[in-house]
Amino acid sequence: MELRVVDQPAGTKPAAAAKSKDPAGSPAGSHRRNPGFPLDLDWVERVRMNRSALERRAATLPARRTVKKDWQAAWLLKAITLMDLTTLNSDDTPGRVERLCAKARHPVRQDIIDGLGVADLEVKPAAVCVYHSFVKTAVEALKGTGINVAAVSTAFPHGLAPLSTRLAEIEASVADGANEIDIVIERGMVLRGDWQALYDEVRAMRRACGDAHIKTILGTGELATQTNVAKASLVCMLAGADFIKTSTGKEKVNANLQTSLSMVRMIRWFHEETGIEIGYKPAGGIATAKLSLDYMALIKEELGTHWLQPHLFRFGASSLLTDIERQLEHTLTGHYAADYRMPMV
Ligand SMILES: O=C[C@H](O)COP(=O)(O)O
Repeated sequence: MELRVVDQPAGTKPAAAAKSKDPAGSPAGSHRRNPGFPLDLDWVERVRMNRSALERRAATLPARRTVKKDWQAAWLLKAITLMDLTTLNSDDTPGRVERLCAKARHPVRQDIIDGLGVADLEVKPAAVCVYHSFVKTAVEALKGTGINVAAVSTAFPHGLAPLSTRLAEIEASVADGANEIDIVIERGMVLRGDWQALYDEVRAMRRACGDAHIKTILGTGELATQTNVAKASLVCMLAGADFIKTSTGKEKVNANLQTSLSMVRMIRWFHEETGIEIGYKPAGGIATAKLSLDYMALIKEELGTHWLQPHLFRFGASSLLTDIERQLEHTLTGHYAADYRMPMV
C-alpha cells in the first residue's frame, strides 16, 4: 500500500481545526469534532491500496490474536459498549423496536452479570440503530439510559432518492430525536470517480445533521476496488464525516478485515494530516464473539487502544449480542446455552 504524506489542504492546520460541540457519546471536552475540510483532489488521486498486501495482513489477525477466559470476558463486555444494536428489516414494527430497546437496557442476563461480578460496570450498547419510522419509538423507549438513537436516513440502503428527499429525511430523523445519522453514499459516484459530487452531497448531509453525529456508509462491497474504498473514505472525512462505516448489511459483501484495514489506515492518515480523530464502524455480517475480538485486535494494532471507545469505534450488528452473551455464559459455566435463552426481540 502506498501512503505518501502530502501537503495539508489549505486552511487545515490542526490547531485551526474548528471546535464544535462534542459528538454524541464522546467524553466531554476531550474530542474535537471533524469540522470538514476543503476537497483536495490531488490528495485523493494519490491514494493507492494494494489488495493482496491487505489480504495478507488481514489473514494474520485471527491467527495471532486470541484472548482467553477473564480477559476474553472483559473484551466481550467492552464489545457490547461499542455496539450499535440494530434492527433494519422490512418487517420491523414498533413492538420489535421496543423489545430491542428493552434488550439494550439489559443486554446481558442478570445471572451472568452477577456471576461475572460486573454489575457496577452497567454495561450497555452505545446506540440502537433503526429506520427513520422508528426513531420516536426508540427515543421514548431509551429515555434516561444514555443510549443514543441512530437512524439510517437518506433512502437506506441504496441512497438513490433525490438529494432533497434524502436531506429532508435526515432533518426529520433529527427532529424526531435521533442523535446519530447513518447516511449512505451513492456508490455510482465512486465508480465514476466523481469525487466532487460525493464531497458536495456528504457536505450537505453533514449540514443537515447539525449536532447529530454523521456516519457515512460506503457500501464497500459495491465499490469494486480497495483503492476506491480508501478514496471514498478520504472524501467523506474531508466532507465532515464523524464516522466512516463499511456497509448497510444488505450488500452481497459486507464488512471484512481487509476492507477494514483500508479504511482504518485512511483514518490514521487523516489524523496525521489534520489532527482529527474519525470513528470507524464495520457493519454487516459481524455475528460472532470471535469476529468481534478480531476487529478489536485490528483497531488496537492499527490505531491504538484509545480508538476502542464508543465515540471512535462501533460495531453495526443485529445478532452479535446473542453470541457474545452465549460466550459470556460459557466463560462462567463452561456450557454454551441455546440461542433462544438469549432472546433479542
Ligand atoms: O448497520 C448495521 C447492519 O445493517 C447490521 O447488519 P447485520 O444484520 O448483518 O448484523
